[in-house]
Amino acid sequence: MAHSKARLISLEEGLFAAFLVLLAFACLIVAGKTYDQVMAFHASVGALFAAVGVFVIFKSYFNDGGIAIPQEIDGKPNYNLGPIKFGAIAAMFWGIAGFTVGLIIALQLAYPVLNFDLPWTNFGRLRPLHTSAVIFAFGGNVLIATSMYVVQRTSRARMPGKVLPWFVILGYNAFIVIAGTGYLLGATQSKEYAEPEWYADLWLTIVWVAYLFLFLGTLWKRKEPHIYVANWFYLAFIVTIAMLHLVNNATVPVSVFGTKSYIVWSGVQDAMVQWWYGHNAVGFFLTAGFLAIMYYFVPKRAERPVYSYRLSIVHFWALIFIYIWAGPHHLHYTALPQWASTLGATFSIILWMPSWGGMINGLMTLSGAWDKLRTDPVLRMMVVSVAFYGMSTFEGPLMSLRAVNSLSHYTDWTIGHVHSGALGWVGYISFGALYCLVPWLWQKKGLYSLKLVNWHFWLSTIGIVLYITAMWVSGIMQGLMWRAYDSLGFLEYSFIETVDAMYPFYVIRALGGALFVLGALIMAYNLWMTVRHGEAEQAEAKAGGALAPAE
Ligand code: HEM
Ligand code: HEM
Ligand SMILES: [Cu+2]
Repeated sequence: MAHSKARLISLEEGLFAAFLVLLAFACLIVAGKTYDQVMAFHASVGALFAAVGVFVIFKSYFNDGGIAIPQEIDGKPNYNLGPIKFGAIAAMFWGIAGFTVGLIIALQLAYPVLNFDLPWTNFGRLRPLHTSAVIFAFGGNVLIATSMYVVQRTSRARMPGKVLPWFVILGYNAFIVIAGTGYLLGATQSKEYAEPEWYADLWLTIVWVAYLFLFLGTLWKRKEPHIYVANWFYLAFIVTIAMLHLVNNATVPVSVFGTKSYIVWSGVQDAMVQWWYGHNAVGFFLTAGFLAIMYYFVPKRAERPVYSYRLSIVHFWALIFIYIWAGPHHLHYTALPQWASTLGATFSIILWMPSWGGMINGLMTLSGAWDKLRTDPVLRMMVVSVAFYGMSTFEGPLMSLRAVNSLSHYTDWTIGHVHSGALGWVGYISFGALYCLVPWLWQKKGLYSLKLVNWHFWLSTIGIVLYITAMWVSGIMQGLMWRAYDSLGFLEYSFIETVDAMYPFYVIRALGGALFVLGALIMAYNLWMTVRHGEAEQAEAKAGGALAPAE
């Protein structure tokens, strides 16, 4: 390629480098002037990351001799896979970290001595570390990596930009490092699933807008006239998360030199904004994004078109219009007006329909390919995932009824519901996608071992079943014990008796969690062996084209 004309540094490279230089200086100033140790630490990390970013931009410019990257090679799109590979590895890494912290807090609930009486290791700090690690670090990397892959493939176009895709994936992971270390050091704005403080939120906003541009830019460049349905789900995920993030994190920092900030909302409005956010984080992060994965990876793996493309479109519009109203089901029996709580419950019940429509669409995609479940544990994992999706979206509407919620709220039943969605649906569809993606990205014929996938499947399935059944029993028991009265109208049990009664179930849940972690470790080994020792595939031999567009 020596004959190609060398280029000057591009506008994109120049702007990113300039931005990062300014950021590095701003971080240094904050690090120098702050009175807050956590801020000093985070500003230093920020300065370091920004400086490394500038270095990498220039290094890669000089390395490629300033030659522009071709958009196509031999008439085929030259897909950009590097950032996706990074995302896949990061997902596996954060997944194991997040599941392990989940196991630790599960053990802490059974054996409080494991809090070690240290601020950094107590349940209060490790719990948000767990939820953010599994949802945002593991789930987020899976979503960003798969979306970059799917949008390129179904558009038959390379992602725009050279720095931009790396900025998105690395910037997102930098956010995770800041968020996670912040929790351990005690920086939190105390909003569930939105704990990071104002500066981390601000950084995420920048990264997220870049992500939106990257995604839209790829669609803009597409060679395929049709926009495949998975991209619609990804887009809804990206746009809605941006909106939720901005409104729920509208805080005013006490000082730019400190971590602390105050939210502009107050009282019940704050609660409503928080659960509008929390519920739709479930709806658009844990659901819409992973449905996009379902709509690409299940047909791909089963080698069948989507059962009904029309249903997928109905599914999409119904889901996004209905989800957004159901948040008040998190605030039954509070200061929230009853009409709002009724509205939330009503929309939750209606939500059952699009949810099951989507589940049926996913499952029926296997029509004529059901036999593959016997031979392909990866497909089996994805199908079980869709079944768990069906189960948790059946349970959710039930729990949203005030009468049921009066029993389930504040109890382990909620935790069981969360993890049937989280482990069963989000976990399994992510595992399935990663098992597909890794051989594709590193151009291998297949996985190192399907037998190990089978082991992963069975160990973690037993783990999930132990987890959620233990929580159902413990949750309903807990709820019933709290509301039990004796004949004189006194409470039958003291609070500590209910805690004591939950002990065996906490041990069972921890056992289930341990099996889930073990499965993930087997998966990491399998993927590593696939990358290192898997049989190479002739380049572009499979390179599946776009999936079947409209019927
Ligand atoms: C090894 C696997 C896991 C174990 C052992 C585990 C354990 C736990 C424990 C002990 C809690 C705290 C429960 C309480 O406060 O009573 C929790 C909360 C939570 N976990 Fe996990 N977890 C695991 C995996 C996951 C995954 C994969 C996700 C999401 C994709 C997830 C999402 C959550 C969420 C959202 C909460 C907060 C629930 C709420 O506040 O209602 N967990 N987990
Ligand atoms: C039709 C679908 C669904 C409905 C109507 C629904 C409804 C509910 C309800 C009523 C609660 C309990 C609120 C409370 O008492 O505090 C809840 C909690 C929760 N659900 Fe769902 N759910 C659905 C699907 C899902 C799925 C698929 C997931 C996970 C992937 C999920 C994750 C969660 C989480 C994380 C919480 C706990 C929030 C918290 O208090 O921290 N839900 N859901
Ligand atoms: Cu909800």
